[in-house]
Amino acid sequence: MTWEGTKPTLKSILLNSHTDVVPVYQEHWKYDAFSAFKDAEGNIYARGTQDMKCVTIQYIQAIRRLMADGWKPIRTVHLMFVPDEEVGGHKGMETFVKHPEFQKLNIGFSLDEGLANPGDAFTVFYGERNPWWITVHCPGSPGHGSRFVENTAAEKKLSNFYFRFIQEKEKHRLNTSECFTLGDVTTVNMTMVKGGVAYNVIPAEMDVSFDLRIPPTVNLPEFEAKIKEWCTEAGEDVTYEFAQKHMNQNITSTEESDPWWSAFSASCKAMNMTLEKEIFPAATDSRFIRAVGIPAIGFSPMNRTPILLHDHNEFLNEQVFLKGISVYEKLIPALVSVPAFPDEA
Ligand SMILES: CSCC[C@H](NC(C)=O)C(=O)O
Ligand SMILES: [Zn+2]
Ligand SMILES: [Zn+2]
Repeated sequence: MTWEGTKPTLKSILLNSHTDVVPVYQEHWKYDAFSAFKDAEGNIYARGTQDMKCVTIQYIQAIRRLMADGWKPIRTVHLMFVPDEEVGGHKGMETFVKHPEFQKLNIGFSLDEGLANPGDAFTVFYGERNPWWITVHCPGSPGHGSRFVENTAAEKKLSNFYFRFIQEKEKHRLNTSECFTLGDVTTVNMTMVKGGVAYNVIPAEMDVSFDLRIPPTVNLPEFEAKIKEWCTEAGEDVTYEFAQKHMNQNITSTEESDPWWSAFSASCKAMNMTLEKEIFPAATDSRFIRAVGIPAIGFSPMNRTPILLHDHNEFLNEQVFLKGISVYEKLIPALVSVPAFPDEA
């Protein structure tokens, strides 16, 4: 959806949101996860309340109010509703940013989802860790489960590799002077193991999959070289493949001299909002937007709210939700009023 500005040749503002949600384990929910039940405290329970139906609706409602007031934007505003964010964005934003239709939108600055903040402050994300999803194939000698078999897939290869990977976890660096939040450190989790058919049959191959999240400060080619080395160490025939390999490490400027950030932060300051700047610990569609050189801020106006995205009993309080509409009602005009840059004249 496009709301054309009075100066449509200037770079536009993108308000992005994804339409998909993750599945639920209904048996762990207090209420029907798709009924949007509101309890006596005004907490609205439903999958997507935080991630990210709230933001989608807040964008739309804020624009409705601005239109009803007769206000006109200088820069054009685009609302984008994209699919597949939760499964990697390959057929969603990753594809769309390469499309001429995207380039024609002439976007100068983008907003997309962030995370709730349990305290009084609001968190804003200016970059993201790189998601790497890797499956390692470990072939080995098969045989009867009762025998001494050398070089089995699980024992030598998979376990060797697993320990190498797990060593990269950086929990010890979290909350130190150099690393303040999860977004600043590397995490590694083994998330899938496949192989084997019976207790007494040694499998000829086992696969192990890892979810790695790597902060933008890490040298990615060097990191991959290490993975290659661990594979070789585990056995000549041990190979790996990526299901997700984001290589771009662009971050968005949060210098006060940056016109977009200055408009964003000044508007929040005027609303007495305290901002906490962080690297997003997981991945959003903003990574594809930053990768094509467009500044993007991840921001969901949810303070005093536990982080419950993808969790059981995801909820958002109606007061926080309604306040978020007013936040965008100020934020959108501030961003579309960023004066023309010299190259836009
Ligand atoms: C790597 S693509 C999947 C995207 C998903 N995003 C979130 C916010 O959970 C994730 O980080 O796992
Ligand atoms: Zn999301
Ligand atoms: Zn999500």
